[in-house]
Amino acid sequence: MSMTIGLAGKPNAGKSTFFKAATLADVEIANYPFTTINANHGVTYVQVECPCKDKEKTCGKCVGGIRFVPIDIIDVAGLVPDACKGRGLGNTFLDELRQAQAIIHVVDASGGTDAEGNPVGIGDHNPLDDVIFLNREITMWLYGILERNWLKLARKIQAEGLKLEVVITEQLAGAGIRESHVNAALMETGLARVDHLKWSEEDMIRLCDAMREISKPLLIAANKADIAPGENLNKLKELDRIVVPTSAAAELALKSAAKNGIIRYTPGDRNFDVLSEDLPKAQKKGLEAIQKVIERLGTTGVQECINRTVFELLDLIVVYPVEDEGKWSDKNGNMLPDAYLMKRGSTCHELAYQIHTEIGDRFLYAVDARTRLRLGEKHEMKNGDVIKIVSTAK
Ligand SMILES: Nc1nc2c(ncn2[C@@H]2O[C@H](COP(=O)(O)OP(=O)(O)OP(=O)(O)O)[C@@H](O)[C@H]2O)c(=O)[nH]1
Repeated sequence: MSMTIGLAGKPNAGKSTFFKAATLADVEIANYPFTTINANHGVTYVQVECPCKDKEKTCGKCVGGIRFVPIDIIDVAGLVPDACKGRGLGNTFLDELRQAQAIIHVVDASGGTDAEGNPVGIGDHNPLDDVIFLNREITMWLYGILERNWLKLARKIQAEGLKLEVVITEQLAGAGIRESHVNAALMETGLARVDHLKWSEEDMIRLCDAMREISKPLLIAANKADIAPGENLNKLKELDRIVVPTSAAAELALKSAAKNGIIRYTPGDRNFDVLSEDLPKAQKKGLEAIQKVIERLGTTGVQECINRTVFELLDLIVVYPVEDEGKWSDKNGNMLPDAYLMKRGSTCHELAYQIHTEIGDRFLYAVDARTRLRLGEKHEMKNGDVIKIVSTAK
């Protein structure tokens, strides 16, 4: 499954810094597919414990037992108020957003920038306003699409006996909304039980809000946490969603230093080792300041945002298809050659289809490479499973 995270946020919240930090590859993981596709499209990695830890031999694809699984990340163009009405960069923003399965909202938790990103005094702006604003913009974008032709569509559903959820899904397909999202939103809002011809504008906005929440789950990076007043961080943490304090600037500095061989640092670590002895004073001081920040925050938070988006928000698991269940390798002896991200609850048969349509069509059974047990097509895989698929495909 190809996975795309969209990074959203107002100007000056630190979105570009977060994006650069997330996509800057350290030399140690440079054998991975390269990271920057273009200015705002890149590859970042979720980190998992590599299954080769359970074998005598290391796979050569992980770094110290940590496997980096690539995912796409888009730095969604700057958002301005009323983007959904097509002002400023709004249309590009929404256009890019439709490609994302989840959103990391980079919020300036320091409160040092106003709604449009202009600098103000630290703590002068309430970051909760930015959270409400972004959600509202996305909801109103969906509403704008749904409301177009609605009267005509609503009558057509009635006259031709069409299914409500099918018509709504068709109308919103371009925004990445699927029928399951529509159905869930209809149930959640109670609108499934209300005649759609009687829906008010407010009902439709409520429906769009529910569809947004279901189809584009969102995590908050409470950025600039290094300088943010504690009160702001607390306010954000009280929200009913995942909030991770981050310092994108610290992560970028650490990753750059690691890339230049100055420090040894694995993203997400709680500390780093300085490798070079005679650093210029300013650099030494800078690194000491960063050390203090991560001591206070735990980590810089950037890697945590990515991992939690994938494993908590989207509830994905990682599975490793192999052809040799003894060596955990492909035909050429490459150990654990691939790592697939799949929805929790996915079956062996679905994995077969992910590998190749023909392997899916000609699936016979699977083998759990750890236990050597045979698994049927309906068997639901677990995170970290190493699976051999047996099929009659050539
Ligand atoms: N203190 C602190 N400053 C940060 C952090 N992240 C970013 N900044 C600073 O915030 C400013 C804005 O960062 P950008 O990454 O350019 O912000 P942006 O959201 O991409 O803004 P646009 O490119 O205008 O959309 C820069 O001066 C960064 O150095 C952080 O974690 N802590």
